[in-house]
Parts: sequence; C-alpha cells; structure tokens
Amino acid sequence: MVLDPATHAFFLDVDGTLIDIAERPEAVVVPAGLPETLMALAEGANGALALVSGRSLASLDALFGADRFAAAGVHGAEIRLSAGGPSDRALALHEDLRHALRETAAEFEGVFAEDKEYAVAIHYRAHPEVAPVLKRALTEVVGQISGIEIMPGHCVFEVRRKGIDKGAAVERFMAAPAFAGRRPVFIGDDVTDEAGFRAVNRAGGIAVAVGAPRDGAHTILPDPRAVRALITHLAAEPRQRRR
Ligand SMILES: O=P(O)(O)OC[C@H]1O[C@H](O[C@H]2O[C@H](CO)[C@@H](O)[C@H](O)[C@H]2O)[C@H](O)[C@@H](O)[C@@H]1O
Repeated sequence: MVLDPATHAFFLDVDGTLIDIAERPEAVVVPAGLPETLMALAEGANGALALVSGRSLASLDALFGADRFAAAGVHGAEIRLSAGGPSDRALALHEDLRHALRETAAEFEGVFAEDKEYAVAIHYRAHPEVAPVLKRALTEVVGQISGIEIMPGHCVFEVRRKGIDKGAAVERFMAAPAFAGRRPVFIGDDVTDEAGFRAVNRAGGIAVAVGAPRDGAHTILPDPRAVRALITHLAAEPRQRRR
C-alpha cells in the first residue's frame, strides 16, 4: 500500500479506527498529539482529509477541536467540506420516532439511546446478549415508517434515514475543490464504513479495514494504534512517497 499526501485524499473513520473503543461514547480518549498529527497530514494533503464518523459534528469537534477538520457527522447527515467552513445538515428524524426509540431503549437494562437528531444510536455494549430481542423491538418501532433503516454497528443499532451513508459523504467530498482529482483512501473498522469503501473503490481508490476483514477492503491494519502510526508516518514526510 503506497500512500502519498500529494496525490491521495484521506477519509478517516473515528471510533475503532483513529481512537480505541471504550465502554461508552463519552469515555473515549483521544491520544495526546493525535489532533495535531491529523492537522499536519491535512496540511500535507492541501486540505484533502476528512473525518467520516457516526458521531455528530459537535462530538467530533469536542474530541478533536472545533472546526479543525473537514468532517461528515452522523454518517453524512452533517457535512463540513472544509476546516473552518460552513456545515450543512439533512432533515432530522421526527421527534415522535426519536422519542419512541429512547423509550424502547429504556425498557432494556444497560441499554441506552444516543439521540443525534439525524439518527438515534441504541447502545448495548454492557449487555450484548440482548441484541436479538432489542433488534426485534426496534424493528417493531420503525417497521411501518418508510425511508428509515436500522444499521448494526459495534454493540449498537443505529436508526437513520436511508440514503444517508458514508459512501454518499465521500462522493460529496470528492466533488469539493480540496479533494477533487485525488485518489481517495478510506480507513474504517465497522459495517457502516463499507459504504465508504464502495465509494472509494468506484473512484479507483484504496479501502483499508481495521481489526478484521471487511467487504470491499483491499488490506487490513490490525488496530487503531497501527492507524495512528501510519498517520504519523504520512504527516512527518509529506513530500515523499511512502508505504
Ligand atoms: O463511525 P464511527 O466514528 O466509528 O462512529 C460509530 C459510532 O461510534 C460511537 O459508538 C461506538 O464507540 C463507542 C466508544 O468507543 C462504544 O462505546 C460503542 O459501543 C460503539 O458503538 C458513537 O457513540 C456512535 O454515535 C457512532 O455512530
């Protein structure tokens, strides 16, 4: 795998890719220096670097610094095409649906809802055994509503609008000036990243899975530590071809 900040565009998933998984969303730790290293790589790539996450833009900004990065939040429902630039947002999920999902989550011990306005993530990491029953309960809630889907993730079910995914987000970025004409690279660890993999593959790019093989990925990095080492390497030598 040869990556070059001069010619590639970088799309980076966050949880499980740049940072290690934690018991709860608010318990994650961003390693010291990681935001600065990402900024150095973004600079070396002339702005062609975006965080592409299921987290909200507000959550990404809290973790990595306000407006520092181009970013897609809530799987692309929120998009900021350039660092410091404006963001645009999709239509929020109806409050009645969000309320019903929060209520359903509350029926399960150790399960909680993360309401992101454009999607609701139902987390069950503390009780993985409830997954099948929880999935059935969520399916009953969303079953009659058109245009809504349930996406599985790491100990989470995310309810969101169909058509909003990381692949569509990558395509938005690739049409923006800083990204256009570059070869896209997507690094991610979860099933929701596979839409991003498909988008970069359509554009002749490189899909990198983290931790385990994923549909559409060309290669695997073992864990977020290896991703951070790669980012550090790329950020340190922005004008040379590198592995
Ligand atoms: O697309 P990502 O950047 O990978 O975000 C996916 C979801 O990440 C968060 O949940 C996951 O990470 C938590 C912290 O490590 C973990 O406790 C949880 O079990 C994981 O599902 C975030 O809370 C979600 O909103 C994101 O969609």
